[in-house]
Formats: sequence, C-alpha cells, structure tokens
Amino acid sequence: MESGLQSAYQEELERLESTITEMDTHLKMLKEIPPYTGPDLTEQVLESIRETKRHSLAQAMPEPYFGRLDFHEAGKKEPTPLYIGKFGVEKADSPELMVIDWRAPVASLFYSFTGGTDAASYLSPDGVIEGLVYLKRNLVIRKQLLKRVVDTFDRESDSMAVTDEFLLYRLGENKDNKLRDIVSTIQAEQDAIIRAAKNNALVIQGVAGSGKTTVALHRLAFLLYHYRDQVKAEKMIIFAPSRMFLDYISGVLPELGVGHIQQTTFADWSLELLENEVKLADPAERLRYWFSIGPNRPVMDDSAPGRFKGSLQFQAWLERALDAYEQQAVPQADFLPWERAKLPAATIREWYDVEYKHEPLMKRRERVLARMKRWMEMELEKVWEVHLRKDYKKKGGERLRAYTKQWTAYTPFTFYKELFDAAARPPFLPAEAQAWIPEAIRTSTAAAAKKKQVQTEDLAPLLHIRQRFVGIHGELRFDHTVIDEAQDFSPFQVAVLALHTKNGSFSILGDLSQGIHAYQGVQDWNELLSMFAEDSRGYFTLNRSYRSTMEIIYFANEVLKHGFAEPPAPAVPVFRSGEPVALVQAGGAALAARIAEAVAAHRSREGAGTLAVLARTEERCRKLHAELAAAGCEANLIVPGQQQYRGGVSIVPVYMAKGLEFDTVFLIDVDPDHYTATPQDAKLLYVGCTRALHELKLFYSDQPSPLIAEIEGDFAERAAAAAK
Ligand SMILES: Nc1ncnc2c1ncn2[C@@H]1O[C@H](COP(=O)(O)OP(=O)(O)OP(=O)(O)O)[C@@H](O)[C@H]1O
Repeated sequence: MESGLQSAYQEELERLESTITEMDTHLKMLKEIPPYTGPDLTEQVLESIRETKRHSLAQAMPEPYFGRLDFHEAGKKEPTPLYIGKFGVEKADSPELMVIDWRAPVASLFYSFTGGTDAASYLSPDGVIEGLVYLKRNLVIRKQLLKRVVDTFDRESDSMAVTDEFLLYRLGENKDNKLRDIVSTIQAEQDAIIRAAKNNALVIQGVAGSGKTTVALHRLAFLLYHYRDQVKAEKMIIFAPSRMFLDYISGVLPELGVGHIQQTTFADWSLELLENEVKLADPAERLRYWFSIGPNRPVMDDSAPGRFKGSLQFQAWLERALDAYEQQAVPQADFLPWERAKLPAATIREWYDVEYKHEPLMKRRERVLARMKRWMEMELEKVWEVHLRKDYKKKGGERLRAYTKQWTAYTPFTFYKELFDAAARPPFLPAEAQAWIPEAIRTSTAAAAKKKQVQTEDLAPLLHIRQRFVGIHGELRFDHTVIDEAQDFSPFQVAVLALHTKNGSFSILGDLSQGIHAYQGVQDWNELLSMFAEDSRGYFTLNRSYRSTMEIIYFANEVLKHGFAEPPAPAVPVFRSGEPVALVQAGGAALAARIAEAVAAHRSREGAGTLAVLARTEERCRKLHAELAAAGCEANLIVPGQQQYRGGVSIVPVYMAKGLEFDTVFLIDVDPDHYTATPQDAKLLYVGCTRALHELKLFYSDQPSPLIAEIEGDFAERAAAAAK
C-alpha cells in the first residue's frame, strides 16, 4: 500500500472506531429509557422520536457510512469532513451529526460533484451554498469492518478526478435474485432525477440498465425524507409490470429504511377498484398470442385493440358517451305519485342539474331519488283523510319504484358492456358514435363481456367510467405515483392514474427501445408528456448503462441498428470490459445437450451467479425445460403468472425477462424465423441481450438471425465460441 493510502486507511479506521463507539453508547442510552406507553401526547411524540433513532442506529450500525466529502464552505475557516450514510446519525450527547443522511441537501454534493477545481454548490433550505471540495472518498464497510478506501477526487494531489474505480468495483460484483440499493454510487445524472421537485410529472427515457427502476425507488426514499410533512409512504404507489418483478425489486426500499409503499400491477389495482366485478382474460394466453411466431405473427399497429382503446381519442369518445348519458339519464316525465300530486319534470331536472351537479353520476341519481321520496312524504302529510293517505302511500311507493326503473342504474361494467352491445343500442349513444368503433373490436369486446371478461386495455376505460359514476375518494388519491416500464402503458392508463394522483406528482420511467408490447404501449413519450402542463412536467434521459459489460452493450446496440431504419440513441457503457459476446452454432436436437453442458460448466465455476436461458416463446421454454430435466439439468421454469424470481438457473421467455438481470444469459434459437429484421424483433432481442451483466451467448441453428448475422468487431466472437 502506498504511504498516502496507508495513512488514509489508518485515518478512516480510527474514525470508524470512534463512530461505532459513539453509536453504541447512543443506542445503549436509548435502550435504557423504558418505552413510554402512557397518554401524554408530548411524551408520545418524544417516544416516537426515540424509537426512530433506535431503529436507524441499529440499521446503520453494520455499515454506518459509505462516503466522505471534505467541503470548505465559503466564509468558513477550514474544510469539514462530511461522512455520508444511509441514515443520519447524531452524537449521543448533542444533536451534532456524525453521519449525514444521503438524502440531506448537503449530501447532494457527494453525488453531483464529478471533479474539477472550480467552486461547487448545493441548494440548502436557506439558499445556494458555495464552496470548494477537497476530497471525495468512497469507503466500503461491511459488518463494521473497513474493507476499502478509494479516493475519487483529491484537490491536494496531482491526480484530478480519476475514473470511477469504485463504481466499477461495485458493478463487477455478481448479483443475487434481488435488485439492490445504489446509495454509495448514485451517478450525477441519476441524482438529478432522484432529487427533482415533487409536484412534477417526470418522464424518464433511459437505456437498458441505466438504473431507471433503481432510481425510481431511491426517488421515493428521497421524497419521503425531503417532503416529510407532505407525503406519506402509504400514499405512494409503484406500478410494475408483474408480481414477479415486484418480488425482484422488493429488497431495495427496506434497505433504504422505507416501508409501507404500495406496490402493485395496473391490472391488480384496477380489478380491486372495480370490486372484482370483471375477470381479466388469461394474461398468459394474451402473451402467447402477441409473441407467437411463424404464420400467426400478429400485426402490432394502431388498430390493435390495446392501442385503440388505450388512446386518448378513445377516452374522449367514452367521455362523450358519459356526457350523453348524463344528459339523458333523468326520465323526461313529471312524477305523479297519486291524483292531484305532481312533481314537475323541471324541478327534478333542476335538482339533478344544479343542486347535485357536483356529485358523481350514480350518487346524483341516489340523491335525486331520495329527495323525491322525501318530497312525497311531505306531500302525504298534507293529506288529512287517513284512508286516502294509506292508499296514496302505497300508490306513491309503486310509482316511485316504476320511475326509478326508468332511470337505469349502471355499474362501470354494465355501462361499458352496453356500449359495445349492438342489440342493446344504448339510447345515450348517437349512431355515428357507435359506428366509430371498428367492428372487430366491437364484436370481440361484446363477446368477452358476455362472460364478464375483459382485456387489460378495458381496465382504464372501466376506471374512467367508475370515476364519473362514484368519484374518487381521498384515500384513493396518491401523493406520488411511480410507473415503471412505462413504455408498456397506454396514454389512457396514465390519464386514469393522473386522476388518482395529487398535484401531477409522477415518476414515469421506461425505454422505447424495449417497447416490446407495442400492441398496447406508447410509441413516443410526447403521448404522455402532452397530458401535463408545460411548467409542471420534466423530461430526462439516461444514456449510460450500468448493468452490462462494454462488449454486451456494443453488441446490443448493433442489434437495434440492424432492426431499425433509424435506430434509437445507443446505450453508452461504463468502462467495464468482460468476455466477448459468443455466437454459437447449435440448434435442433443437439441444442439441449449443448445447453446442459454449458449450464454444468457455469455451475462448476466458483461464485457462478445467476443464469438465464431465454427463448422466444413459452412453448419453447417448456420444451427445453423438459429436455434439460431429462438430461439431469435442473432449472427454474419461469412462465406468465409466476410470483417469485428465485435466482439460480432459469428458463424464461424473453418477453418475461424484461426488467430482470442475470450474471449470464444464453439466448437460444436466434435464427432468421425467430428474430426477423424488424423493429419488433430487434426490441425483443435487445431486451434479451441487455439482461446479461457479465456474459452473453447466443445460439442459432443453421443461419443466425439477420439482426446478428453481420455483427463483427472486438465485442463479438464467432469461431472461437463455436469451438468452446
Ligand atoms: N449508480 C449505480 N451504481 C451501481 N449500480 C448501478 C447504478 N445504476 C444502476 N446500477 C445497476 O445497474 C443495474 C440496472 O439497474 P436497473 O434495473 O434499475 O435499470 P433499468 O434502467 O431499470 O433497466 P432495464 O430497463 O434494462 O430493466 C442494476 O444492477 C443496478 O444495481
């Protein structure tokens, strides 16, 4: 060890010891105070503060901090070393901070400072604070032991900002079956998103592996810290593509000390709001259809039901139908409960149009009918003759029931169903509006509705109707909404979520190059951005990819180039080199044996990590799984509906691997018929390739897919791989 490094290590060792001793003392002191359970409010508040401190001290103890920044604030005598950790830690006997929470304003310097001798600044609650950074140091502490000290900037030494050696060290590690926090290595472009103001709809276009999911989770932790008086964890929600994906990301928030944030899929959330009145058609069947190959390949254009019903035009159409219903729902006639009593139609209409206008439609109906009942009761009191009164009461009751029947009550589903039912000819829907719906969509929706079945694209329209019918109660409005894999969301889905989200506070993250569900998702971020006012939306791009080696990223970029006439912006890798991508000619009957062999070789390596074999269809995965099992090679089969990702060796349809990552990936059947030179297949293969962290092998039978056939360069290896 060089002497400078040695002294730095020694200095940090001493500092760590003293911090841990102090934390220990503090924790013991807090534990000695018996928990307060009495009725005094002030005591209760103090107890809850103590409890939070006990909890964060205990959580911080094994790894109290990960970074140090020496900052000389303008006007102060000397630089102060700031230690930054996952949790802020105070001294035992004073509120002085020994460790600063990574979310605190001053900690932003640690992330935004990328070198240079110029003044640096951060935004504090009192305004901009300027100063000079003297040292930026990363520290790896595990179970209270100092493992590593890496300086990424030292003003005193000749070396200016060095390449982020520490980041490379972290990225080179193998991953297990869960996504992890990145507090110690958040990059400046990620930090800007994490710390962006709350009341904005942020749309983030990020290449594969740029940290979108991770950034979204850190942003939630930041918002909870920074806006603690305005937001609650229980009122924040994450929408993710599947339950398995939710399981995969489930470790990050607890690592950041955050709990209780709602995590769901759009389908689960919608079905619950619709009180399970409808069933979702088998999602696996839908995926099988949209990802089939050969002569059955479906066309994914704007006429696909998902694109059609997910559009804002369809939302506008539905809104018109609801407006028409609103106009025509009230029976036109006067209400005549018995002879000589009359409630004029105009009065009923006035109650409906003026007095209860602010109420949602079904509530309005209830209110008007209840008022008619009260009116009738009052009228009855004016009738003196007892025998007549009895008779009128009966008659009036019957007539009110008849009136009520004329005023049809709908649930969101019965209303929606009627819109597509040619036989019902809903009176409130003008003929030209009925004709606007393409016949194929009308008949398939009507047929499914007969079985109370809907597709994913019907959920947003149903929720839209629900909102007009019963409104949205306070507890269903979120303080902040995260939409991950947002390229698969339709504008209508986002519009519905906007109704449920306060102040347009959104983090919408996705990658159009991974838009493999083009039959339902957006094709341009402007489709979503245009929904929010210009001054309350933000658009960010993340172009650096942290997941995969340079070789894998360059290769995946080439795949996109071969599938698009105008390829999207390429991902920029961090400088982390690994094995070249291997293209292996092996197919047909020999393939399973070849894969089994490669899996066995992988397993025999020390610290082998996770491996995924990605195939084009579910059917192919099932077949390969059985063949491998017969060859004595066990693997987890992941198919639609899966709730958990267990790690190890998995066989996954490529479209289900989106969002996940594996140390090693084998893509099989990368042949011309499985992956054609089209944007759709290029996106699918791109998703497959970018799942790999360290190693990627593609297997093809006779000829490679045109998406990879011509890829040459240092990052791809053909002959050598075939010989392996
Ligand atoms: N600043 C960082 N420091 C260390 N690791 C990082 C950083 N940013 C991202 N990563 C790692 O890169 C990988 C990809 O992150 P993540 O899954 O959040 O990306 P993504 O953009 O959502 O990917 P995709 O769109 O491909 O699903 C993860 O292993 C994550 O831990």
